[in-house]
Amino acid sequence: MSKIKVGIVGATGYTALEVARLLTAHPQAELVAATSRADDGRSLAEIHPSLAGRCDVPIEVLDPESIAKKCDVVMCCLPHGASAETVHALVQHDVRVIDFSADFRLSSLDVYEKWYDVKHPWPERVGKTVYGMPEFFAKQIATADVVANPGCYPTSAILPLAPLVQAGLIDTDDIIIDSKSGVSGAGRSAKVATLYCETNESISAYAVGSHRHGPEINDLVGRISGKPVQTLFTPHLTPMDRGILSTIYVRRGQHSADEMMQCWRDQYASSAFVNPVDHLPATKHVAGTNFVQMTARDCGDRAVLVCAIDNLAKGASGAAIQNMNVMFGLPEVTGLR
Ligand SMILES: NC(=O)C1=CN([C@@H]2O[C@H](COP(=O)(O)OP(=O)(O)OC[C@H]3O[C@@H](n4cnc5c(N)ncnc54)[C@H](OP(=O)(O)O)[C@@H]3O)[C@@H](O)[C@H]2O)C=CC1
Ligand SMILES: CC(=O)N[C@@H](CCC(=O)OP(=O)(O)O)C(=O)O
Repeated sequence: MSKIKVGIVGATGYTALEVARLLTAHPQAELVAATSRADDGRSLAEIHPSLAGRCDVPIEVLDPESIAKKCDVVMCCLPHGASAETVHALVQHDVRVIDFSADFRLSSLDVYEKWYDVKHPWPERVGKTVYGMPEFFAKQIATADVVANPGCYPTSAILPLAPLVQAGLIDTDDIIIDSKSGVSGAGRSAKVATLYCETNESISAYAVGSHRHGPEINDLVGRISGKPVQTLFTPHLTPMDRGILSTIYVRRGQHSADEMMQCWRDQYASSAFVNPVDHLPATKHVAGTNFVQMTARDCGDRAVLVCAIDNLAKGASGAAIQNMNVMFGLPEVTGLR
């Protein structure tokens, strides 16, 4: 089989770098094109020096038709709002797309437009695009033209919660998700909140009660389990480069953390990346990998679930490579172990 030809759009960002890094180790895929608004003659390795000697793809300005001709799949690493238009143009030129933004993740256009405060440029595709979590949607991903790659925080909440809700082991209306992210989760563009002096030696909550990943978590846990859920989600910025730790407080009724662990072991028995573990997971245990570690503990009438992922790997680019593998009929783990 010839190698899968991959293009990246939005090449100067962090998720783009992580895709390029992962592709250098992928035996059956190669990066053939990278586009950026920055038309300054630099190669990808000049933009991201850690790629020096490993990836000399030149940067070009995005022309959907020309990228589509060169590629079998395009990783669209753009911010929400800007992404949907590009995804639409690419699909019209018959290339498959993995969209890193939130533009096609939600079921409802109204919910999207309320939480993202933008008019959707391709509204008819909202609610009709597969969510890129192969643990639940591998069959649809395999034939998809567009895959909506999951959000980083939602990945760390949906994977532990959905099986427990589906199995009826926890209350659906009292779920508290307390998540901490490394600073790369905010992207590479300059913002005051992510300056060194703002983040170093400090941890802070943000978007309390108003983060757009709340509705994504509720939507997906509901879709997977078949039961509506209400969660309270609070994100925190922590002084790490990468990683997400989500601590989730649920009401367990008569059920125990041991039953929850068994539920996960059954659900993820054939999953290559999701690992229920006995220890308390830490972001360091999964850093730079596509693995997910989760555990559960009884605490009075609640259980506390702890889940660790790498925001740039299973939370973004690793998941995208996993999705690409599924789309092209390769084992999910190809290039990711
Ligand atoms: N960082 C993370 O951990 C995660 C990110 N995501 C999502 O992945 C996508 C990319 O994230 P990330 O790489 O971190 O973001 P970055 O900010 O690091 O990079 C995004 C890139 O998109 C391009 N871009 C920015 N604004 C616009 C615009 N208005 N129109 C067109 N292009 C634009 C720029 O590339 P250029 O200048 O080269 O054109 C920019 O470097 C986002 O949708 C993000 O929400 C999802 C999960 C986790
Ligand atoms: C630390 C930090 O700032 N994280 C980002 C989430 C990154 C992500 O996954 O966002 P998308 O849903 O847009 O893809 C945030 O809270 O906005």
